[in-house]
Amino acid sequence: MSGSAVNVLQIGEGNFLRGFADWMIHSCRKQGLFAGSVAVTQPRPAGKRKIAQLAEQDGLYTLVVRGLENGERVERREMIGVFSQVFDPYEEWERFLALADNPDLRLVISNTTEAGLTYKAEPLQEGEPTQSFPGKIARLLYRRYEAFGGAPDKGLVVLPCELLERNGDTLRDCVLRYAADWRFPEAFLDWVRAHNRFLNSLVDRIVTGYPDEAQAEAWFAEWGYRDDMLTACEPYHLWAIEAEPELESLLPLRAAGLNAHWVDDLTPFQLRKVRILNGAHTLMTPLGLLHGVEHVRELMEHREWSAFVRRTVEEEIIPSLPYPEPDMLAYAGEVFERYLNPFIRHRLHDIAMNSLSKARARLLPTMAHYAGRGECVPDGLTRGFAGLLRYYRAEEREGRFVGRTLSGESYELRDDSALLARIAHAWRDARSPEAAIAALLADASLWGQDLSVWPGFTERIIRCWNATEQGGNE
Ligand SMILES: NC(=O)c1ccc[n+]([C@@H]2O[C@H](COP(=O)([O-])OP(=O)(O)OC[C@H]3O[C@@H](n4cnc5c(N)ncnc54)[C@H](O)[C@@H]3O)[C@@H](O)[C@H]2O)c1
Ligand SMILES: O=P(O)(O)OC[C@@H](O)[C@@H](O)[C@H](O)[C@H](O)CO
Repeated sequence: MSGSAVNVLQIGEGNFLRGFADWMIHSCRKQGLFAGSVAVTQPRPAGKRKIAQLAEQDGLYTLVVRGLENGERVERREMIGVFSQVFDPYEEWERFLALADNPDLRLVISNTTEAGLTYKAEPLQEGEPTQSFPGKIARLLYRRYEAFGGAPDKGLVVLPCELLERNGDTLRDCVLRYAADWRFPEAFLDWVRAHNRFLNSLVDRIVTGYPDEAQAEAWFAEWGYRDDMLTACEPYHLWAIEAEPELESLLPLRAAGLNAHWVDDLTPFQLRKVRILNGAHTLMTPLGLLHGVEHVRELMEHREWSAFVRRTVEEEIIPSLPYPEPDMLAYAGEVFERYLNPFIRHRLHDIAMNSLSKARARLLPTMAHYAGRGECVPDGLTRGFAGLLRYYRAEEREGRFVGRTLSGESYELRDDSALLARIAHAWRDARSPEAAIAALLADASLWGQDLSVWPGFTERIIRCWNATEQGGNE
């Protein structure tokens, strides 16, 4: 483990943080720009296995950065050694809270997916771990407030990486809500608001995690060691943080030559990335999987699918954005190149996880842009959404939800089980596919709104559905 003093707490043991934020801290350290180290814990009991594996490896892991950089092929292997403490907060709760007593602690970073950055009421139990991620931050901050008597200079800078709009504001609101539920003193809430920062930020890097077995084995043979925490990612990276550039003194990202931006307004970075890059992923994934395509690159090399994705982005998603079209087209061009990166294999199966909430955040706002003006949702988005509904047509089997591709192969859906159950029941109870589709589109608990009121949408979705079932286009 790193011997440096802890000044960063990381909530999240996942691939993304290891391929992004930890790599950035490593890059700063390598250049002598950052002293200190990271204490890492998992946000939910399920992360226990990876935390144990990381601890077993002394907090070290290999990152392989592969792809094209300025047209040149690069493949860089780095041993990342930023962790000085790796532990399970459910087993060592007091150790977790005690991090708050460390005066050098300055920064908290997190990635717990959109599902983790939410408020779910839970009781405060002294001596027992809090389950939720924001609840853990509330307790950590309360301990710090008490340890330092509410000193203004002991507040923390919290930098969540979850892909939610205004992630910092969301986290602060959840923390304050837990603090109020648990009747922490009003002075503490004032201290949280006045002396702690919850920064909104937008992250961008395709981190594909552990590579396929054949590639991993080839590397292990070449390197002469194995690494179960091996992570692969693309060279491209961008971190836009809504804060003043003076925070470089805390995290010298730009000084280290990283593609980081301290910005006044995050919205343009957020919208273009989530609507174009993530939106196109969510659009292509169900259709690709239903047709037996496994990877993003494979799909983008396919004549018909590639044309479908490009056309939908260029002619439907980009015109809905309030930014100059040439800038957005240039960004989309970069995104397509990243999708085609010949050196990483981005599994559609991985992107498919939680596609219901992803569609809500990444695709529906574009569709709603058209519907809100009384126009039909354009063809590409409609076809993609019909594909999503078809992909989620599942049967419940012993608590699992199983769907079938167009060629009849089965797959398991990974999403919120209550929502999956609603969908499975709608299919079971409906008299016909048309009735099931109409019921699902009208179900606001799935989409946050009733989509059946959009002009002509239900009929057009049914047409696309039938065309998909017959293996053709609408
Ligand atoms: N992988 C990428 O290319 C990439 C790029 C940009 C952003 N992201 C963000 O990362 C997330 C996926 O993370 P990853 O790629 O590291 O995957 P991962 O599966 O390796 O890690 C997911 C992390 O989230 C935690 N988590 C999952 N569900 C949770 C829940 N319900 N409550 C609390 N914690 C939970 C896990 O314990 C783990 O720490 C995405 O949702 C997105 O927000 C990923
Ligand atoms: O990471 P997810 O599962 O939320 O979304 C899947 C991809 O869209 C995503 O990982 C992108 O590759 C990433 O957001 C690029 O920065």
